[in-house]
Amino acid sequence: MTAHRTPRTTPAAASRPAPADPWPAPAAAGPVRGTVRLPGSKSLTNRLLVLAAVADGPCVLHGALASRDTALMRGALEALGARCEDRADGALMVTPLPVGEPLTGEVPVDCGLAGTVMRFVPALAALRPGVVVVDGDPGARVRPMAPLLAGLEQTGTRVEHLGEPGFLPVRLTTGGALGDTAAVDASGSSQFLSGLLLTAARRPDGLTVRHTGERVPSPEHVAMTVAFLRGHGVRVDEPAPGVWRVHPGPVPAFEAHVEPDLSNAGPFLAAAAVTGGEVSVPDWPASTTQIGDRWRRILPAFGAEVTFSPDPGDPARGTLTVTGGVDGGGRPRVAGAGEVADTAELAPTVAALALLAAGPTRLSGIGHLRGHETDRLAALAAEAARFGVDVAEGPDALDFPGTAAGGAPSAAQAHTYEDHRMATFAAVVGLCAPGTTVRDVATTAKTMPDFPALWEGLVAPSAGAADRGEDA
Ligand SMILES: O=C(O)C1=C[C@@H](OP(=O)(O)O)[C@@H](O)[C@H](O)C1
Ligand SMILES: C=C(OP(=O)(O)O)C(=O)O
Repeated sequence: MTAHRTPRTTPAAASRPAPADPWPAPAAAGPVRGTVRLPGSKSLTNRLLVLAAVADGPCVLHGALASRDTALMRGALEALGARCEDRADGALMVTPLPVGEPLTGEVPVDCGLAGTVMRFVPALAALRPGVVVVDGDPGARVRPMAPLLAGLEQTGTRVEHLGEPGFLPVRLTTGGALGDTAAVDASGSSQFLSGLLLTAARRPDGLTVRHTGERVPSPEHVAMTVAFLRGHGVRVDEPAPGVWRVHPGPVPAFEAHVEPDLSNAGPFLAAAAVTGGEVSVPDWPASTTQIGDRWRRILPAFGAEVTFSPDPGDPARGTLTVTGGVDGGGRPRVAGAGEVADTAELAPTVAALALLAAGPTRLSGIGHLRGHETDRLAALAAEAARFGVDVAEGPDALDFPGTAAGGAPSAAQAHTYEDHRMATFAAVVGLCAPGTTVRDVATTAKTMPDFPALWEGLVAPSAGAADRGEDA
């Protein structure tokens, strides 16, 4: 069977001109200053879509992200019998699929390169007796799946490996009784746990999931899943560390507002940090389950100042502002951060900061990023070398020498490996390496189709407008 490919644009993004390829990454002419309003969170949007598909009535999502990953999730849900409609007011309405009713024919699900689709949809598919074939981009066929597939097999799904065992593509057949216990090793991805837990309330007996391996990476994302389920009326217990019990029951229909994507806020906030500028992101939740809230702690380690001003009318959110550090002469100064551990999907942006920092930085606890959109440790080390900086790659860490010892990055044509976060990594470095170009910046459509325009609008407002043929 051949890998299929969905378009990388959403309908809205398709109406905008494609970015140049290679894309000239704007260099900072001075301190970057401005406010950027970010689209909705990928992790929250795709969780909401999945939960809506098993709710007991139509659900409404406000501020949902429209990107390749969410389009793929919508496609998967529709293939399984849900309906997703864009309302005239911009909200997204999801009509749930008929849990328990048999599917007709063999249903194809295209995951693209979306971890949330490849790891969340299979357990959802098990709720309709039938046959589902799950595949994705060539890059998805090397992302780990085995523990999730094992968990599905333990709970009543027959798994046929159509390619290399433990990877996509797979044919899943469900029809018999659905089991209520799974033991999985989630040390390769937190998404194995989230995928099993998200729709477990609709299994006749719920589901108990036990993690059998070492550390779960990105534990914030499991906590997000658990808090999210509880917030939507699903009972989840944690009887012991590494064990979750989802009780059976209905998922009440809901109307939800999606928070902005705080992980994708990273590159914009980093732009302030590396240029001695000041960047604000409005609608920042005062309290959130998103890992991107960690920018509040990470950026100060690089010498930036972070402030949060609650909205006077709504203390549940506010504006986060990052002010970059400067030296005695007013020039940008990024401090080496020492060790920064377990940054998960934030790591590529942290790597850009580390490449531009004066002193050394070690990114540790990121071994599982080898199974992300690309092997991010290898990609970051290779791209740092292209920028002229020697970064030491260990099994689960990267060591950045700092510009004082290893030199400042110089212009390069950056490769992006179909990885949105490698593209934004290169854009941040490009601010300080004039002449940098980025191959396939359009890969940012995975989670932020507007990235090139948002970036140009913030860091080079008039140049961006000129490139787009607008009046500056
Ligand atoms: O559940 C989620 O929404 C995610 C979990 C994390 O996956 P890993 O645990 O595989 O890192 C994260 O990196 C990914 O971007 C999104
Ligand atoms: C790892 C990521 O994505 P995915 O959801 O595809 O795993 C990411 O966005 O950094």
